[in-house]
Amino acid sequence: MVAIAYPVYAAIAIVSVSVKNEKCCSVTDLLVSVRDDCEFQDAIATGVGIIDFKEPRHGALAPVDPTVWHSAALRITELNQLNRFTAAGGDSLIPARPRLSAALGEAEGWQAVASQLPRTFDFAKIGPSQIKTAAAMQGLWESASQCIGPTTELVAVAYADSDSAACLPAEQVFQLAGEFGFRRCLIDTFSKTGRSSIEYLGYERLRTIGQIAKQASMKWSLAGSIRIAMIDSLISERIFPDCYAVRGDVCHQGRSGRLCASRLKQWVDRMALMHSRSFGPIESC
Ligand SMILES: O=C[C@H](O)COP(=O)(O)O
Repeated sequence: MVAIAYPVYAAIAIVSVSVKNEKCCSVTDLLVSVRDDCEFQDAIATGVGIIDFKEPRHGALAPVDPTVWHSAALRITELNQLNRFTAAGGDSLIPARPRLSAALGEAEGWQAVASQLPRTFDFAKIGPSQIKTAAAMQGLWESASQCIGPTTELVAVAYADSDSAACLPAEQVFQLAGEFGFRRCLIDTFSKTGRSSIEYLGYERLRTIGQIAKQASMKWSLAGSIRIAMIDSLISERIFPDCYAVRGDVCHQGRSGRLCASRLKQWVDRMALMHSRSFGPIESC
């Protein structure tokens, strides 16, 4: 993808890149989970790249009411029109169109809402709790892919606290997702006690998970009580997710509270800093 967008730059980078930063010259995305239209508008205004809809009070991947999806889809259609206007020389203050993601629930229950997901949504995800075999995991993915249709990409989910979720360990889910042909896989926590995915898995397992994703050409996202201060440790441990996915760290009073504009901005700025370092002068890579 980089080679298409930045052909000359990428060619130089291939010979210049050092082992110092395996993410050099690639972009780290930021996903923020929101629960309603008000939080959605705040996330758009702050420049979040992927906005994910879920109801944090009802579980790790609980869906919001489908009316919230429909309202977001309308707003995105408007933004698309306004962005076309900007491209034609109009108002440059119009925010960029974020990508939309929806949590559909767990392996038990997602069918109740999935068919109502607007086609405008880029991603959908389903929690694998209570899925104890590879065959059951693949069965879930097959039926979900058929249900959500071709315009929305299903993202595989692994739980760092797989014992609490009574599901397969994260490494196995990543391996299976790669074999199934997924392009993206996310790690999250099921129990939402405040203990992070890093604390559940440790750096060694996270590195292995990153390698499984890389071998399968999958992008991987790290969620599960991730705090901004953890990014530096992950980098020094040579763990480079393609996307950070957060909720609790951008809220007042935990993930069930309201989004906090200043925390959101800190995360957006942190990602922009990583991006500028990745795409800065070659010597800095
Ligand atoms: O998809 C990402 C999750 O919403 C992360 O939530 P959390 O940061 O509160 O664990």
